[in-house]
Amino acid sequence: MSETPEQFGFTDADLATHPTVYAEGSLAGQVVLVSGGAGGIGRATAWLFARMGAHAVISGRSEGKVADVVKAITAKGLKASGHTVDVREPEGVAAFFDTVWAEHGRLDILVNSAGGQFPQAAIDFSVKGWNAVINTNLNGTWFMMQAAARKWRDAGRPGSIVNVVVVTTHGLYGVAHTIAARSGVIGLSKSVAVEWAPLGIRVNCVAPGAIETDGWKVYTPEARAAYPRSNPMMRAGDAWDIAEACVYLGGPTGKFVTGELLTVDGGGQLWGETWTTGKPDYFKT
Ligand SMILES: CCCCCCCCC/C=C/C(=O)SCCNC(=O)CCNC(=O)[C@H](O)C(C)(C)COP(=O)(O)OP(=O)(O)OC[C@H]1O[C@@H](n2cnc3c(N)ncnc32)[C@H](O)[C@@H]1OP(=O)(O)O
Ligand SMILES: NC(=O)C1=CN([C@@H]2O[C@H](COP(=O)(O)OP(=O)(O)OC[C@H]3O[C@@H](n4cnc5c(N)ncnc54)[C@H](OP(=O)(O)O)[C@@H]3O)[C@@H](O)[C@H]2O)C=CC1
Repeated sequence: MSETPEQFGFTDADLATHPTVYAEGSLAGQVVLVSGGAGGIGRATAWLFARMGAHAVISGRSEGKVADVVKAITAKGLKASGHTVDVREPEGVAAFFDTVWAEHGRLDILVNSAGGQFPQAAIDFSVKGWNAVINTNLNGTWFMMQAAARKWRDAGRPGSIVNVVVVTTHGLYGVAHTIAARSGVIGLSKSVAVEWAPLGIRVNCVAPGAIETDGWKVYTPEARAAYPRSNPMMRAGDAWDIAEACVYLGGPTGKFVTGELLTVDGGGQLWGETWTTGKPDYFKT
């Protein structure tokens, strides 16, 4: 893993060879869609699925970032393709699923890793800022989930959804908007896990703790420096930890798991605290 001011977490070269417990080629013939697939967690997840033999459909807002990942994966002889889709646009999302089904005739797994937020004291949130985070993380994830489920229902085929959220069981201070949005996604996932069971659709969530990715750039160096000490393992996790969790829940290993939330945070929900905006003097002893 490398860390420079420009790059946090894994490079594509790392992801091409990082060891995994999963069998390479074991998902041959399957199609997996990873939103945010050019970001840190989504990219690792797309690489892992591709190495397992699936075709990874990668989406994101930045055409260049998506194209770079697709190029790196396909250069290794693995299957991947890319699309530019803003998850906040329901018509664009629906059209995207039409395209995926037209191109592949199937979709097996959807991983929603598109998301993000900015650190700010909640009392200072603007309406626009609040809406940006809710639209991206709650509405966007929902548009993707619903579009996927409609296609599976219409095709009479089973499917599996994994939503990447955040740990909401205790405060993650300075990002209250995202806690609100992700709590919504977790509740929504549990509800539709039951509603969509008759359709053969499983729905699960993965809650990462501090995972070193480029997403960390939005936080100050001081806030970032504290993340590795926010859990009893006293270190950050990596995107591969989350990728393997997504594969476990999304793939055949998770075939009897639905409506579940898998927390991958080094025990951070039991010990430790995360201040994304710096710890106020009030709480320092
Ligand atoms: C417990 C376990 C331990 C866990 C320990 C975990 C520690 C880390 C916690 C989580 C880490 C991660 O998730 S890291 C990985 C996620 N990646 C990111 O978060 C990347 C950055 N975030 C984003 O890009 C977000 O998706 C988001 C901000 C919503 C993007 O939305 P948009 O594209 O619409 O963005 P913009 O147009 O730039 O901004 C829209 C408005 O949002 C507001 N806004 C945006 N940035 C702002 C900022 N820095 N400060 C104030 N306000 C801001 C403004 O009102 C903007 O409008 P104007 O005023 O008109 O400009
Ligand atoms: N890293 C961490 O410590 C943690 C991360 N998470 C969550 O995990 C998920 C993945 O994070 P991570 O990989 O670290 O972050 P990144 O910022 O590296 O990746 C997030 C990706 O989401 C995409 N994205 C954001 N908004 C939209 C949108 N409206 N439409 C489509 N794509 C969008 C971005 O693509 P583009 O740049 O092209 O817009 C980006 O590539 C996020 O939801 C994040 O909040 C949760 C807890 C901790």
